[in-house]
Amino acid sequence: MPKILSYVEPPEDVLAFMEDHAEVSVVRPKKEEDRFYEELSKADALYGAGLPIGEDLLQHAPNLKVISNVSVGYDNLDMEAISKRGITATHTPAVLIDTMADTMTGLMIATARRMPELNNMVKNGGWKKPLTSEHFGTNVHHKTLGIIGMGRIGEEVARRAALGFRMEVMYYNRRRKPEAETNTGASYAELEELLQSSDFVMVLTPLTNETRGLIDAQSFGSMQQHAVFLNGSRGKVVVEEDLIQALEEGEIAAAGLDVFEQEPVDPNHPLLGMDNVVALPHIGTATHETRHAMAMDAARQCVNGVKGRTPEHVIPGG
Ligand SMILES: NC(=O)C1=CN([C@@H]2O[C@H](COP(=O)(O)OP(=O)(O)OC[C@H]3O[C@@H](n4cnc5c(N)ncnc54)[C@H](OP(=O)(O)O)[C@@H]3O)[C@@H](O)[C@H]2O)C=CC1
Ligand SMILES: O=CC(=O)O
Repeated sequence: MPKILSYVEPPEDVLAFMEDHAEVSVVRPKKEEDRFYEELSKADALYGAGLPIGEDLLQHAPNLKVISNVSVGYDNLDMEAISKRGITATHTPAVLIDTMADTMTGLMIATARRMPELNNMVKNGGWKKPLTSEHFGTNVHHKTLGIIGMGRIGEEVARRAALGFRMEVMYYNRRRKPEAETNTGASYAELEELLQSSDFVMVLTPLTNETRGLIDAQSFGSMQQHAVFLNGSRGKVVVEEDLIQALEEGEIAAAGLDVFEQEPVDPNHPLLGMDNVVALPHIGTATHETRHAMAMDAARQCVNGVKGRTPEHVIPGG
């Protein structure tokens, strides 16, 4: 039987599915480091999410054939080291698109309408009279949304924004995507034009060497003072210090963040002390249905990989 090493706790039925096809050990590297490396030395496949995997780890895994990431993002994988060793890496791009698009649409509305802040006010006994303009938010409908990274998720956000909220949607990618324009009515813009024209700026690129620090002081300087900034990609796509400064100096109005440079974010982080920042704990895909679908999708690919079949979602270069 092939051996699968899982460094996360899979749902019971997903574990049972993998066990029908392989010997599976579930070992948390932080909790049981020695056992993890012992199992890794025998593993044909590695299953989980978020563990940084590069040459340091791979040199302990002489039999490894498959790395199955239970996420769409794969910035935890050193793809050069992985492909040099002829290992197949897979991810779960197809099953999470709608859930992530829902999260980002919700985050946009919650930030614009100050919902978490006002929820806290009500629960803390601060609602003593009808609200005045100091607590008002800003409209989402009919505004302009600029999406940086119009991929699978970006396109679904664009559809919700255009059809649901009748927003004008602009997008920036390295390459123009005519089918997305047809599907959603979005229009292509260069990055600078998008930053200058959008009421809401949403980042949905992957984290790569090219996108690391893509949104910096200059980007915030280009945005409008009433602009709301939203990040669902990875924290490191944004220079967090520059975001803090832009919020402190009123260069932009507010931010909604599902991702941070360091996760979990430090409770004393300056962004968390700001009323105009909505902070989520990386919950883009965190529904029961979608997390289960991701776990099963990754398990199927893992099993296909160890059985010598081509998995459905091989990461480019993997
Ligand atoms: N917060 C959360 O819980 C979640 C976060 N994510 C994040 O969202 C990301 C996007 O996912 P998904 O939509 O499936 O990915 P896709 O690959 O479908 O889309 C990514 C888009 O980003 C664009 N892009 C890539 N590099 C650049 C660049 N340098 N400048 C501008 N645009 C760029 C690509 O277009 P082009 O190649 O033409 O530039 C592409 O259209 C994931 O990689 C992950 O980091 C995903 C799921 C959940
Ligand atoms: O961040 C989550 C992912 O699937 O990527």
